[in-house]
Amino acid sequence: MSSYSKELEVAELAVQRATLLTKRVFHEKAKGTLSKDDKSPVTIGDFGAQALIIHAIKQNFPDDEVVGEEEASSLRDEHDLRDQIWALVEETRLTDASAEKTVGGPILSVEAMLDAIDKGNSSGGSKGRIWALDPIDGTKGFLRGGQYAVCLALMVDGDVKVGVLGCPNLPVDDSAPLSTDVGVDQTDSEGKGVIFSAVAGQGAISRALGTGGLAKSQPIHMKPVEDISQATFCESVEAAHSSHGDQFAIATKLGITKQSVRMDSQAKYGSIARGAGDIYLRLPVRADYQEKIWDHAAGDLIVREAGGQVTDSLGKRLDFSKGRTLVSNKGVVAAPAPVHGKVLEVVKEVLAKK
Ligand SMILES: Nc1ncnc2c1ncn2[C@@H]1O[C@H](COP(=O)(O)OS(=O)(=O)O)[C@@H](OP(=O)(O)O)[C@H]1O
Ligand SMILES: [Mg+2]
Ligand SMILES: [Mg+2]
Ligand SMILES: [Mg+2]
Repeated sequence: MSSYSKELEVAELAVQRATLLTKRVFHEKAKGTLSKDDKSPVTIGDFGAQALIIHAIKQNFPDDEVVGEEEASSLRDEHDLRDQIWALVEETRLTDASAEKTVGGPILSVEAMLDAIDKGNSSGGSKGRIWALDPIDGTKGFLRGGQYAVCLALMVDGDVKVGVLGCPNLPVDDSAPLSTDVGVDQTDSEGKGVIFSAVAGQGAISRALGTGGLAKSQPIHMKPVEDISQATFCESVEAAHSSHGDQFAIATKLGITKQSVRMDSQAKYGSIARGAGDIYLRLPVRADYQEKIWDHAAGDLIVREAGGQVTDSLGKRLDFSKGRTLVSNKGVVAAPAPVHGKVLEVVKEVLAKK
């Protein structure tokens, strides 16, 4: 029986180093932003973080595959952008030498950096060891100075075994209240930043982000919900990513009068897993959008290991074994296990009325 301790250590340190890279970009006004074919933004931070994480995975587990969000084709003839990414990648080291060695040390050339980015091209699936990587989740949040997360998960035969989220703009303190004001009290400052992680069957933990080697961790748990009407629910900032209207109707039907907490990225999964919020609702806006596995794999495991349940709006567990997307998934309903059934019942009632 494997305990995945090596995988967890490599993943946490790789996420730590990549998160530190993104923080350098976060402080800059111009973030080297490109628009992708689907019109969504990508920055030099996304590319740099993907390069560093895939480098760390391949140095430690050369046969593992990676499903990464980004690819390098647009950079091969954009020399200016490529050079900006290279400068970032070269500068970002963990301050602890042995931790830096664990993540494979520096990338040795620009070509090696571009190749690393392109190794995120696995088609995913139900066989073998495959990592799901979102180098910056919530890129729009990253650009507006709000929440974002560096997300990495290991799947074995389609099942998530290890999940890590680097959230540089969340408080270290698991009991700190969530801000309901997007952008306020969320931006990067000294003393902020947390890493959440989980291994299947071993619970979930959090620790301060730090700068070189892993800080002391503590277990995290979802908060017991005695009265659902008092629950705090989290949702996306972008109305195009989930249905604020359906989510409002569901919350209202549950008796919740408190305003939702809107935050970008898988910081939502991390926040409910540590009991800073209670419920995460992500109801689809468009029937034709397929959720990406890298947007959910780490958060799904962390919430379940903290005592939560995660399904879609039909009550099905998220299925990471179908390829790069969740194929037939219908949104996300994440809540503490004892109240998940009640929440799902109301989700179904509200959606049936549409
Ligand atoms: N139409 C649509 N529906 C659902 N989801 C979509 C959609 N378009 C994009 N995305 C993905 O949403 C990712 C960010 O999700 P968030 O929960 O952070 O959304 S939000 O930014 O707070 O609104 C975002 O991840 P990143 O690209 O890594 O930022 C996208 O993968
Ligand atoms: Mg994106
Ligand atoms: Mg994402
Ligand atoms: Mg992303």
